[in-house]
Amino acid sequence: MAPKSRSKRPSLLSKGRPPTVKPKQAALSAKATRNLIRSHHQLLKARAQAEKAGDAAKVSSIDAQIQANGGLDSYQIASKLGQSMDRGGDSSKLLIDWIKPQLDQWKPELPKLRVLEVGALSTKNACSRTPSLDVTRIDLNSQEPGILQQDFMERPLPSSDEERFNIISLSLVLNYVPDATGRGDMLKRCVQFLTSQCSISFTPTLFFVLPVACVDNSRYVTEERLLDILSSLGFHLVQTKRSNKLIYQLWNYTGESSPRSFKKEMLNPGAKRNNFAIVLREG
Ligand SMILES: C[S@@+](CC[C@H](N)C(=O)[O-])C[C@H]1O[C@@H](n2cnc3c(N)ncnc32)[C@H](O)[C@@H]1O
Repeated sequence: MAPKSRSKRPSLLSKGRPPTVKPKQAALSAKATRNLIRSHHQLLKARAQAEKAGDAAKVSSIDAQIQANGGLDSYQIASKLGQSMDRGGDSSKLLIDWIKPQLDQWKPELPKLRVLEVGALSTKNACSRTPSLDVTRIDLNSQEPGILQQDFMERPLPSSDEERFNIISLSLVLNYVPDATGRGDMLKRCVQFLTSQCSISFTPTLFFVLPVACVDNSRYVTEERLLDILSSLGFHLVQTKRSNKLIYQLWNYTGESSPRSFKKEMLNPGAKRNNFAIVLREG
């Protein structure tokens, strides 16, 4: 018996898109990625609070939850995916665009500029592909041989300019730090790792990237507050850019600091706002 011929009636548009178009899969993955990142951040915050309260049982139960979610490894994979899917890709491209006019002074016979990339997930980003830059990459959990497994907060303080850097990159790292004082300490620590000693005319530079929600929707941080905090440490804002999700900033370290403390202070009350905060301790 001859096989029944299938009717090839075109399906109605009202029945949905043809199966070759699969936006649903991608959208789901993007959502799952965001959820994983969010949940990792929330668990880290809860862990920091439990540790502060001396609640060892809660700390180990949160550690178990973090591991059950795949730990820092899964978070890092999600971060990489999240960037390629909907976060505008490699943020270091923008850093290179911003400093290109200065880098153009560099010639191959000159020593390279030293970059410290904190929270490095790749050895192949725009920074690493720039011939004038010598990049030291560190991360709490190294994903590749060219990334040193190291906590920036425990990296030994430099004893000479040879151990300092012309550029420090903190791309999506400050928001990873689970407590407000830790964030302030991280910014203060950057100052100690910067140097103006350079083979070309170049002002020590800090590049950082934060989710926009950290400055637009926080009860305790605004762009103005960020400016006040970094200015007090001796930084001067030279570039800023926003995408839908991220804020990118380039700061020059002028050394003209006016040290002061910043507490966790309610600046933007609102039930739907977040608690991202930066506390700066004097001294
Ligand atoms: C969201 S990922 C960002 C990675 C990359 N910089 C980017 O923009 O795509 C944050 C990374 O910062 C790392 N990190 C957080 N605190 C750190 C610290 N104190 N020292 C070194 N790495 C840190 C985490 O391990 C994580 O891999």
